[in-house]
Amino acid sequence: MGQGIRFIKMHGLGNCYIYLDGMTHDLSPIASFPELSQQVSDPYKGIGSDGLILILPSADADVQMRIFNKDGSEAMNCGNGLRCVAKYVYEHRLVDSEHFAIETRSGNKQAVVHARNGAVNEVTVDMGEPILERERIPVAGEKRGQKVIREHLSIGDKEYTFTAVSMGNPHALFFVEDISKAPIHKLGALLADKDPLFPNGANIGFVEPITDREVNYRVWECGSGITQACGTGACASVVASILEERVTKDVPVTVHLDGGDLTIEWRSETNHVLMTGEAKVICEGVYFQE
Ligand SMILES: N[C@@H](CCC[C@H](N)C(=O)O)C(=O)O
Repeated sequence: MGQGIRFIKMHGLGNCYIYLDGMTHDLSPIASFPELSQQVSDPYKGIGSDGLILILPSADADVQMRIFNKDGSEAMNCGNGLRCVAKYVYEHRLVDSEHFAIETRSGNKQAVVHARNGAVNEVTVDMGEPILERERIPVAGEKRGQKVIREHLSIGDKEYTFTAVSMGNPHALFFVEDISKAPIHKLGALLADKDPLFPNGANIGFVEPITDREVNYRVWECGSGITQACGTGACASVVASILEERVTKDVPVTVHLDGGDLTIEWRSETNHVLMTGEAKVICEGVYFQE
């Protein structure tokens, strides 16, 4: 048995990852993070998670986050991960302020922790501007530079419409009347990882608007399958709901996910999306890689 890898398991609304602290520990003996992500995510031979997140030093922010999905693919961004990274670095005094910047593959995000007696229960992250141009999301097809709103899609004898948004990572949002009847298994398995319509994959989300400030949202994530929650997806669900004129801009919108609620606001003044929600520690320990 080798030395073992120190880990902490955290979740945001049940979206759980294995976190490795590369700020105070040397991660260089780990040969492959994609492989490790697949291994630790396995609930039987590993620890059980939606993937692996590294907390690393950054050259141009206070800390850097790298995220690997369950299948080992490296993602561009992770909303629930950002809140958990923020909680970890603040509680371990790896940052010296309640406001700090976290580097991701999709740019730096500003985090604010809401702490009492040094303990963080909630975090707000400025997720930046949503990306709406077709080729930047990306979604295949013509009409470069245009938004992808209520686009038609035929699958077998069924017709669907979706709106696409990138929050640094790609999301396709399907509006439904009853979230409990959303075709999450069918469309998630078909579209998330291997459909040419989404050249970089897409997180396949379903949104049921309840009022002009409240939606239900479920997701099949690319690289991980159905998860209890997706922070970037919750942001994308609100942006898509505003684009489709189903909810109100410039006010906090409550997104109900399988694992709990997030508050999301898309502000006209800055064009930025703010996400507020919980971050929780589950356990910590040492993993022995086979
Ligand atoms: N659960 C995450 C998103 C994780 C990455 C996603 N599966 C992707 O590959 O884009 C979140 O909370 O945002």
